[in-house]
Amino acid sequence: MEKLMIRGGRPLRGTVSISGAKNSAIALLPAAILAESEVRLDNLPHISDVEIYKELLQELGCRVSWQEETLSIDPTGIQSIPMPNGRVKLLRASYYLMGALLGRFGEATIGLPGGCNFEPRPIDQHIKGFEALGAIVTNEHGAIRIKANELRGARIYMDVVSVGATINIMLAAARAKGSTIIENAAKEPEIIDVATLLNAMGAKIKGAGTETIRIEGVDRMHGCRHSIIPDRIQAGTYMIMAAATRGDVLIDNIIPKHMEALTAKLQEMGVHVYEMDESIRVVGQQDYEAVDVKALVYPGFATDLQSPMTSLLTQTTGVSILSDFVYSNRFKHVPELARMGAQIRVEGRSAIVEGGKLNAAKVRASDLRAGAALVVAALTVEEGVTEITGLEYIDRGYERLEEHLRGLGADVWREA
Ligand SMILES: CC(=O)N[C@H]1[C@@H](OP(=O)(O)OP(=O)(O)OC[C@H]2O[C@@H](n3ccc(=O)[nH]c3=O)[C@H](O)[C@@H]2O)O[C@H](CO)[C@@H](O)[C@@H]1O
Ligand SMILES: C=C(OP(=O)(O)O)C(=O)O
Repeated sequence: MEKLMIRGGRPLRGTVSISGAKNSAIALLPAAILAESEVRLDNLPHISDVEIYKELLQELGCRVSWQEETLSIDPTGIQSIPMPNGRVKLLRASYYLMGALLGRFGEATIGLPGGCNFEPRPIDQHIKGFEALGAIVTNEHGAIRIKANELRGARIYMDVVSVGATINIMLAAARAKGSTIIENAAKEPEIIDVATLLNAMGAKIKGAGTETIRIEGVDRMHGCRHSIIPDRIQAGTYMIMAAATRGDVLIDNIIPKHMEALTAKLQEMGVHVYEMDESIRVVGQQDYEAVDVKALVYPGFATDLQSPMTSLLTQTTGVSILSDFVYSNRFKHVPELARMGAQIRVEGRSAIVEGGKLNAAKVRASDLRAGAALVVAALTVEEGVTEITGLEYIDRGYERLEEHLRGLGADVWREA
């Protein structure tokens, strides 16, 4: 079992360049299925989720090739092959194959998605959307079968603001007959990125990034070239690491506007944060104020940064309350942080975090951001080596993590 070994206590210093966004990449790859010629995606992150998606597209008959950060997808040989089992279960975002195959072929059979299972993650809103577009959806032994004789545009009001359901409905509706209106849509930057790609492929989508998205279905879509937006969660994790280690780090190749909720919270704690056009400099301080954090849908504080933020809040001199209004039980990192000496109590959808020093321990990542939280915590520990297992989760979302951390002066290595 691979372990990440971290001897902490060193302030991170230097520059880190952020890759393309995981949550965009794994929606843009299946979106290419809707095109009838080659789609080229630039700035793609080298992470395991992208590798798995590449293999899924190959299983469906796409020709896929990597050249550094550019992935070319030629969907001319694609078929809607049923995928009830196998790699689809390794990924949360395999659910986008449902919308993309439905849009292209009018049918799809895809196993229920995997990914980070920090709590039950239903897909009822995705199914509600497909049904509204005229599809019949059935559950066949754990796989979702979706079939439509003809996809027709519809007005769909989302009961829950969902990133995945908003994107999935956009994918299916892009080639439906007539117009679709998604109300109460999610507004995350990744949704705008997907709409930008789809429009470059010939779709007619307006309003992405607002709560009302209008899609005029088109008959055919074509290839194009598109550059993926920077990963705001990866960027936020490095901002948090810089603050937690009292370091001085320039986080480069990002969109500072995407970081506003985190930037404001760090400043409230007493961290010095300087925004530039495409980068942010984070200068840590010795003393931090306790703060309360509420994870919400965008543009609120991202739930995906809630776990790493929990580790940072152990570095304050008071009691902070961190509540997650997106995932009420996303606290699997808390017992592991407790092994490192953290004083954290979970009450309902909140973690109550008391400031104090952490110590080295053997801990396990139970999901991607829980893993990021453990890395943040380990970097603050002044004596000894922290051993983190569960690296398959961390590798889902952080490109070249050890290399980046070593470049910033951290003492980090991987052991088999
Ligand atoms: C691949 C990807 O992009 N993953 C991100 C995406 O996940 P994902 O798209 O799966 O998350 P959603 O935005 O759909 O989930 C938001 C909330 O809605 C609920 N819900 C969702 C769908 C549904 O059909 N029914 C329902 O009740 C969920 O349980 C959750 O409480 O957005 C999350 C929220 O920002 C992030 O944590 C994930 O990193
Ligand atoms: C929960 C996450 O990812 P996924 O939805 O792909 O499991 C995440 O990126 O924090």
